[in-house]
Amino acid sequence: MSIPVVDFSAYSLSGTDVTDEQLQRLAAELKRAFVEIGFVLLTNTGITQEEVDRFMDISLKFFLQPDELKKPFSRQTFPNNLNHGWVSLETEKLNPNRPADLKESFNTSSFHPDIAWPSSDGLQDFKEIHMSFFQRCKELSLRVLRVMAVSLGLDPDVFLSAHLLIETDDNATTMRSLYYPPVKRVKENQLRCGEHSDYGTITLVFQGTDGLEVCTRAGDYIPAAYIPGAVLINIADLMQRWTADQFISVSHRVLMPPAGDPGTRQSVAFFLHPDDEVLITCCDGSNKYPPIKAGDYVTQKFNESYEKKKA
Ligand SMILES: O=C(O)CCC(=O)C(=O)O
Ligand SMILES: [Fe+2]
Repeated sequence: MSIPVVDFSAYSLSGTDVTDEQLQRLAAELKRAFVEIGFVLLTNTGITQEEVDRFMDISLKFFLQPDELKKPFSRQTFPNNLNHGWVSLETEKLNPNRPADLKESFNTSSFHPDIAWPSSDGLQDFKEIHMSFFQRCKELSLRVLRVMAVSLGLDPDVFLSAHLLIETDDNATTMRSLYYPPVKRVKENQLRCGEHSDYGTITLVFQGTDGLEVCTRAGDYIPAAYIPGAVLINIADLMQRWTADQFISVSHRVLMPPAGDPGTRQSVAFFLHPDDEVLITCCDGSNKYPPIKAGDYVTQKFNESYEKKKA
């Protein structure tokens, strides 16, 4: 079993109008992938490998600085958006039953004027590159939401209309740049990224190298191959609830290389979330899950993955 590859050129960000027939074909292909495995690899989306490389290059410059220079940009520093900012190594625990993940990250969740952005030597373009890559990911995500609604025979705007406040502090959508450093020492059972499912509607993932593994319905982890220029898209928890389990939000992880391995890894995850106040109710009327406010669900999940460190 492998992750299906779907050619998105008919609805690419750089394309012109999509025909109804093309939309229906894409809808059928995405539906099959999201029902069977919860992940798909999209090619020809309009987001180019050059754009991804430009983003990863400036991110790496930020991560390779000493911690002292990164601290002023830490997550929980900005009162208007507590999720925005830098997360240091071994802080987040995506699988609460393991030691904290051996990774650091930078969350872009807010464009509020009070946010301070890195701007020192070499990082002058950090804000602009982050803002423009965020926009590209947002545009692609919204197209995918439309195709998903069509695939379920719903109003094409049903999911889109719950994502009107992206970029504001009333919507949890976050673009996360990830850096996995060379592995020096490893704690027992520690991973680069522990087993977890994502929390929002869908996630876009751009890998810089192989490494991500995805759990199939049969319970085996299979590699999500790195295909330059392709975008990996997965269903997240709120979309599984919304679709009453038609689309599945599955566990994924990044394993730990052996201690002493000098290899590093970079990736970018764009976590799309509905507006905080949106009530997620099963779209088939089944009531399989009780309605939940999108913002409440994500707050509960953050509390689990950023549990207070013991003194
Ligand atoms: O590094 C990756 O490829 C994926 C990371 C991930 O799954 C996440 O941060 O939710
Ligand atoms: Fe994830």
